[in-house]
Formats: sequence, structure tokens, C-alpha cells
Amino acid sequence: MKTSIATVSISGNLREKLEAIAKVGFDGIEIFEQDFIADEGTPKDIGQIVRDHGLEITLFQPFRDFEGLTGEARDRAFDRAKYKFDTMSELGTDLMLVCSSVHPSALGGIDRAADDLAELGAIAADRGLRVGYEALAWGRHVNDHRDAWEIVRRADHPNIGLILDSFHTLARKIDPNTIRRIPGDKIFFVQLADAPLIDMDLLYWSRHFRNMPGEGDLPVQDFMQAVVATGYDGPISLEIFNDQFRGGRPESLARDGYRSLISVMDDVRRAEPDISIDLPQMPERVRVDGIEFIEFTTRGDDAKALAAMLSSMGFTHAGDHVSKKVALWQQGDIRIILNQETTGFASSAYTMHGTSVCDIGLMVEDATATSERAIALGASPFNQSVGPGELEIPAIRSVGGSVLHFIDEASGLVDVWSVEFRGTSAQSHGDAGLSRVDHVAETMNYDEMLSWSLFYTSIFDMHRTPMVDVIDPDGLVRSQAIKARNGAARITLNGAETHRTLAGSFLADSFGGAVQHVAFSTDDIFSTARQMAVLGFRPLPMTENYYHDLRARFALDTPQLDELKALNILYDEDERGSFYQFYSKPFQGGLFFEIVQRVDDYDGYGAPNAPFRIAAQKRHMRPKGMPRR
Ligand SMILES: O=C(O)c1ccc(O)c(O)c1
Ligand SMILES: [Mg+2]
Repeated sequence: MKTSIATVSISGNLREKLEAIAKVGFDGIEIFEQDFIADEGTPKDIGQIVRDHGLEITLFQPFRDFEGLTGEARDRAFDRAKYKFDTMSELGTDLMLVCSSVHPSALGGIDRAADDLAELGAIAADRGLRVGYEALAWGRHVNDHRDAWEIVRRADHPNIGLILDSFHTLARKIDPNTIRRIPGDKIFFVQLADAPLIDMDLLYWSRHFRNMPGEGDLPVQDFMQAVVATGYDGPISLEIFNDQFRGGRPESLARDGYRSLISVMDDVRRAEPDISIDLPQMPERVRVDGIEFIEFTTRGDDAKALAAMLSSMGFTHAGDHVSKKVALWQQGDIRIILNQETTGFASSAYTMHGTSVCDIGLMVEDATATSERAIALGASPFNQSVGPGELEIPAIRSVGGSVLHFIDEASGLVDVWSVEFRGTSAQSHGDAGLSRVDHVAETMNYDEMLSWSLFYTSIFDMHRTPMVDVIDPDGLVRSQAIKARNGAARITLNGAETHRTLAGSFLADSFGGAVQHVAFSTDDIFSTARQMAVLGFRPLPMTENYYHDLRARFALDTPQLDELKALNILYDEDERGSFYQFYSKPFQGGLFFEIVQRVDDYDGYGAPNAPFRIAAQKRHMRPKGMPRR
């Protein structure tokens, strides 16, 4: 399978784009006219530079408003095409994309367009070039791949073929299975893009909101299954017009593109086992069974304060690492690691971010398969020299530069706690009934959300739930949960658009995306809250107004409300169940903890409570009378 990406899909100047595209492993590029016109090199130079990067120019595009013209305008369109053919020969590419005309004088007529293309095909053939015809979703007369195919069929010229673009087909809700009736050898090129479902003008949607396959809501996989069924075996190319991406980092965009393309093609291969697709083998998405540990890097007073906080939440200092300054704190199935090493990864993470979560351990079905899949999808392996008596646990770099470890039952990696840790004589002050990690909340720039969600959903058997808006008094934060299919692991991604939000100021202080809070679950939140109070835990205080409003919104009786209020517990419910939550006060750098109880099948995170919780946290963080930043 030949992988390709249009140069419009990523940010930077042409040279930066080529560097990034080559580095992450693509085979070729669609060169966008604007990109090469803006470059100072001659077409010959540029072609050479592309090839020096080990890339091939799979397509030259776009050539617009060609078909359906008459008289002088028609002659002029042919002259323009010949001129561009010269450029293509110099660049060293043999395929031109002609997109369906939006010209006000284009007449329409399938046979007229077919005749125009046949004539162009003859000119192209003389020069050893080919032309692919693509239906733009907003084309004046041709806006459906089925009509474009009829034109190509009637043009009946070996140098004229069809170009398919998932966006144009799927945005118009055209059944992608109609592609199955097109002969594979008449499809000259295939472009892939996804997009979020938004009801808007097709052209505007296409030029500003496309995203990588798997990042949006279109059935790109169904489209690709239909394409491979035709026998098409040419390049599969990403063509993503996206405003956000234009300002992104070239290499991360290219990496996301590569990850999305390989991942969707792997899905296609699994869904169409009878069709051979030339793609390296990789394990399928791996089941995540839980969050096995959360590791903080910390030092000095911060470490003491964090330990005191854990202690007040009912955690016990259960063990110390055999050779490192690493402590294990435990309660129920929750393991928190406090790493105070002054060398190695945790130490450099401390230098960069201060006290923060530097490593998360996921319990997975198969740890080795997980890291193999992640690496096949472009993740970087993480290796740190293994000390005497330590287990070699597979790990990768996660999106924000932190580390993800994979632990499984089958290979004995789960024994790490007894192998690497020795119990302490620390007395337990009493368990508060916390049983497991409910979710980990990661905060990032809004622009990075797609990248993080693609990371989790392409590597793991996890899926996205719809985005919700969280209203911070100082701006909007978007929140999207990623959930393992059995609900055993949940990660929420919170995208901040301004640094004045609680999430945004955390982001600014932590120098990059990171875990902002961890939520633990209990089966009896009232009992947990009371026990934690005895242990010295001070919850985030909620307002009287909040509880007045609860009474209006839900059928709660006075004793229930009084109890919620006394313990500063927030409440939510939906058709599926009910939800209780309370928070710690923000800790060092804005980190905090949350305690939750899910009743029945409640699947959310208490989003309606977020504005009140955030306002309370901000009151706590900002000394009285201080103007805000
Ligand atoms: O938005 C456009 O004009 C445009 C141009 C070329 C394409 O391949 C495409 O899908 C859209
Ligand atoms: Mg296209």
C-alpha cells in the first residue's frame, strides 16, 4: 500500500512539510499548487528535493474549471492545462487532478464533459501523463462520484480516470458501496478525509473542518472497504483542509496523519479478510482492563504534602521500591506511586513540570501486543535502563511526553508490585472505601484534542463519547471522554482555549498537556466522605446556592440534600442512573483529586456541575481581593 498525504494537510513551508512527511514514514505527497508556487525553487529543483526526501509526487493538484466550456474559454482551459502539464513534467509527476467545474459559464452535459476529458487525455498521453477527474461536493453540474464515473467511462481514454475523495462522497451522504461497481483500474487516485458532523455549507465544511480518518464522524472505513473491493491498489492519500492544522506543528500533524491512515487501513483489512491489503501486520486494538497505577514525580515539601493528602484520603504507604526512592501508596485496587528519584525519566519530568503525573500504567489484555501496535502506529517506544531485580515492562511515550506502561496478567508483569517493592511498617490509618481509578483527566490545548483522542482510540479498544462544553467563568473548556468498551478505564480530555480558565492556567503552569486530576470511585460516597473527614481531608466547599438549585432540579428530599450539603457532595442524574462526586481543594500547581460514585448505568462525569466546581476551585486558588490575571 502506497501512503501519501497532500501538502495542504499540514502546516509549515514546503521544505518543513517535506521534512515532517518523510520523517514519519509516508511514501509520497500530493503537491498542492500553492505550496510549490510559494517556494523559491524551480519545479525541477522541487521535484529533486522531494525525491531526496525519499518521497514521490503522487499527484499534482488542483486543476479547476476545465470541463463544459465553449469557444475561447474552452481553448483557454486547454492552454492552461498544457502549461501545467509542462510544470508536472519538470516536477516529475504523471498524474493531474481535475476537480469538477464551478465555473459560471460551464454548460454541463455528461457527453460534453466526457469529450473535453477525452481530448485532454490525448494531449496528456502524448506527454506520458494521466488525468484524474474528481467530483467536488459543490461542483456546478458534477457533484457526485457516480456522475464523475459516468463521464470518465464515456471519455473512454486510457489516460483518463476517476479520483475518489471520501469527503465529497460521504458529506453528501452518498452510499459508498456504489463505488464497488467501478473498475479498480479506472480509479487513478484515492483521497481520504474525515470530518465532524456539522450542518453547514459543503464548501465551507470541506475547506475548514476536515480532519484525519478516525478523528471525525464520517464512515471513512466503509468508504475504504468499498474502494479496496474494486481492486484499486494505487496510493491512498490524506487530503485534509483544516484551520486548526494550519497552525499546528508539522511533525505532530504528519504523525497523526500516518497513524490515522495505517489504523483505518488495518480496520479495513480486518473487515474485509478476503481482500489482500499490502500493510505490515500488527496486533489488533487491545482491550484495556483498568488503570493499574498512577505515578507522580515529586520532591521535598511537595512530596510530603502529596503523601499527607493521600493519607487523608485513606491511602496507605504500602511499600518502597527495592532500589529507588519510589514509594507505593495503595487503597483498594488503586496504586499511586510517588517517585522522588533524582535521575532518570521521572527526574527530568520533575525538572520540566514540577510535581505532576509522569507515568500511567494501564492493565491490558496483552502488554507486548499493545506496545507492538502502538509502535506500528508511530508511537515512540520508551526505554529506561532496568535496574537489578526490576521487570522489563513495555512502555511508550504518550502524547504529552509522559509515559504509558502496559501491564498484563498473562506474562506475569502484574507481579511487579511483589517483585520490585518491599512492604513498609507504616500503619494504616484506615481505608476510606476507595476502590479503583474511575478516570484520569488530562488537560491540553484545545488544538491538541484530536491528536490525543486519535492516540487512544487507534491504539486501544477505546472509543470517544460526544464532546461536552464545560463552562469556566473565564472561558469555555471542551471535554471529551475516551472510554474502554467495558468502562474499565476512562480518560477525559479537556481542551482549554484560553489560559484564564482553570484548565488553561494549569496548562500554562505545567508547560504542556498533562493530568490535571484523578478521580477515584467508591461504592458508598457518604461513608467515604465521612471517613475522609476523620482522616483530616478537607473537601472543596460548595455554595448554599448550589444545593438550593439541586432541590429545584431533582426530586431529592430534605435529609438527602442536607447530607449532600454537609459533605460538599455534588449530584447529577440522567436516564441511565445517578452520580455523586466531591473534590479535593486544588493542590500543588492546580492538581486535584475527585471522588465519585456511579449508580446504575450513569456514564457521564457530572458536566452540569463543572461550572460550580470550577468557580469554587478558583475562589480557593485566588486569595480574596486579588484581581484575576
Ligand atoms: O476545496 C477545493 O477546492 C478542493 C480542491 C481539490 C480537491 O481534491 C478537493 O477535494 C477540494
Ligand atoms: Mg479531494
